[in-house]
Order: sequence, then C-alpha cells, then structure tokens
Amino acid sequence: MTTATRTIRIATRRSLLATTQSEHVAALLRDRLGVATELVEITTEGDRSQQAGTSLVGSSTGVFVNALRDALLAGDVDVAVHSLKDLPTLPAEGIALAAVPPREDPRDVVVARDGLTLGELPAGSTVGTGSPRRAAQLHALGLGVDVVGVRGNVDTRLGKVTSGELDAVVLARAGLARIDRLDVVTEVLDPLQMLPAPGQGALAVECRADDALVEALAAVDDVPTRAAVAAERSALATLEGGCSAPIGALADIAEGEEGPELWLRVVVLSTDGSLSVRRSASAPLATDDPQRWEDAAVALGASLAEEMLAEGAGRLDETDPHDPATPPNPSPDPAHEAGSAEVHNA
Ligand SMILES: NCc1[nH]cc(CCC(=O)O)c1CC(=O)O
Repeated sequence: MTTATRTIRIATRRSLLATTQSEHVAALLRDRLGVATELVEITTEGDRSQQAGTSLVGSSTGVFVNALRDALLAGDVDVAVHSLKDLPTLPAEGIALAAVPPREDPRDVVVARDGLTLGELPAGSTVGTGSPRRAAQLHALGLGVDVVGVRGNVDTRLGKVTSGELDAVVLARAGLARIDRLDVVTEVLDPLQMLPAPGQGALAVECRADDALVEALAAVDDVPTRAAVAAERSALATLEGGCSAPIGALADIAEGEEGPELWLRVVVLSTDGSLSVRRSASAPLATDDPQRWEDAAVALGASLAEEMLAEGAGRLDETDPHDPATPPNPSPDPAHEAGSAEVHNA
C-alpha cells in the first residue's frame, strides 16, 4: 500500500498544546502529501500524575514521550508529534525523527500581573517556573524575585497569575503562540538574558524507522530548523555526558559574506544561577548541499560543548561560590563523573 492511500494515524497527548501541535502537523501532511489523517489520543504517565495532582518535580521529560513511542512501535499509530525540546538526546530504537517542521519563535516570555516586565516587578515578587534552566537564569539576573516551582499545563500556569497566586510566570512563547494566547505576554525575553531550552519552539515528527513514511515525511521537514536544533541538541548531549546542570542553547542561520553560517550560543549554569559558563561559535554551511548542514551542526555543538566542559562547565554545582578556597572558574577535571541523561521538562 502506498502512503497516498492510507489514513495516517497521528498520536497526540491530550493537552490543548499537544492536540494543537498534532493538528498542525496533520494539516501539513494533508496539504503536502494529500493523505487523510486521524488524531489518536494517548494518555501518558505524566498526564495521569498531573490529573491526580501529584507533583512531577525533577521528572524527566521522557515520561511524556515514551507512551507515544510505545503506541508507534505497537503499530497503533503511524506518526507521533512531540515538542522537540521534550525529546531525550539519545535516539530511540526503531524510531526515526522523520521531520522537523519550520520552527516558531524559540524565545521565553514573561506573563506578569498588571502588564509588568521582569525589571518592573518589585523585589520579593513571586515568579513561577518548573524549569531549572529558567530558575537558574532568573536567579542570575539578580532581580531579587522569589522563584517558585510550578507544574501543570500552560493553562494551569497562566491561571496562577490570573488568580493572584503568583506575580508572574515564565513560559515558552511558542506554546502560547500555538494555542493563540500571545495576548497574555507582558515581555519577550532577550536570549542574552534567557537562553531557551535546546529545541524550544520546534516540533519533532516521528515514525517507525522501517516505515516507507520516513521518506514521505521529508515533505514537512525544514532543513534550517533541523540544522539549528541539531546544533543545540548536540551541545546538550555532549554536556550531559559531563554535567547535569541547567543548560540553555540557541542556534540560528545567518547570511555571512561567504554564504550561510550557523551560529550557536550555549550557557551552563549552577542550579542557583551564581556561576555560569557562556560561549558562542559559528560554522560555515555548504551552499551547494543543505543536506550536509545537519552534520556540520552536530560537529559545531559537540566542539563548543567540549570547550565548555574543559572550562569547568561540568563542575559548576560542585563549587561553593562563598568559599574563597574554591575558584569561581573551576579548572578542568578530566575525571568528571558522567551526569544523568535526564532532560528537564522545559
Ligand atoms: N515544558 C513543557 C513544554 N514543552 C513544550 C512547550 C512549549 C512549546 C515549545 O517550547 O516548543 C512547553 C511549555 C513551556 O515550556 O512553556
């Protein structure tokens, strides 16, 4: 049976954000491939514990991804759509990342009471986020705000500001854009202050590796987006081998004098934001062969991350900044312990 004659079953989580993302990909597939599509709702372990009101503090994002992949491997669905930043860096057996559609604006945003920006919030204001990356960067800004852990879907988090429980929350702009709630944004954060999570704003379209769909789905792949997220995730994968600290990364393609160039910025912070290693690098991209961009991107991310580890990025949480005996910029330790492969959910 050719792909043109089958109905493509697309797995989705049940949240508004997830169903909106999956429907977006379904529309792309109908449009580009002329296929019929059907959304199939999958309840994940993470959704169940959120419904039960239990906290998922420190949970790995794999929770949200595995149930969809299981449905894929079982043949219950043909395609799974994820927020790319929620995917663990390790590839999954039997599963292909068949397409990365064009990315949304990857930046983080503030949703604060009374239209306020971060800088306008009085000291002692409460700012909600469940992301160690956002918490560390908020602390690093030195605003004197109180960073409070929050869990739950985008609506739940917005509700904490509406109800007055929190003064502000920090969220991905892309999530709000997808559910058409950009009206609540009071500040878009400059990546200089808040580097997004690797892959933020991008979608991952997966299918079984042995399915002919792998080739067909290339129709919704965006080469520049794939290269950018490949660089970010390659840096993340390399850094995870040496640390479990919060990581922000953002890559972009700019037109240089000699042709397109890939730019990558990465930050690793101590959990409390008091220490950080920040680096950027660029690499030229071959104009004649965009398919080679991904390889160049992976190499750039890995080499930048290696440099950062050599600078002590893997030891930020081991250093006590208040102890004059420990240097603020720890020297490289070739024997650093392997960190966990956990990717935090945001
Ligand atoms: N953390 C969960 C999550 N996973 C993807 C998004 C938003 C969409 C995206 O970043 O692609 C969000 C919400 C958020 O971080 O505000």
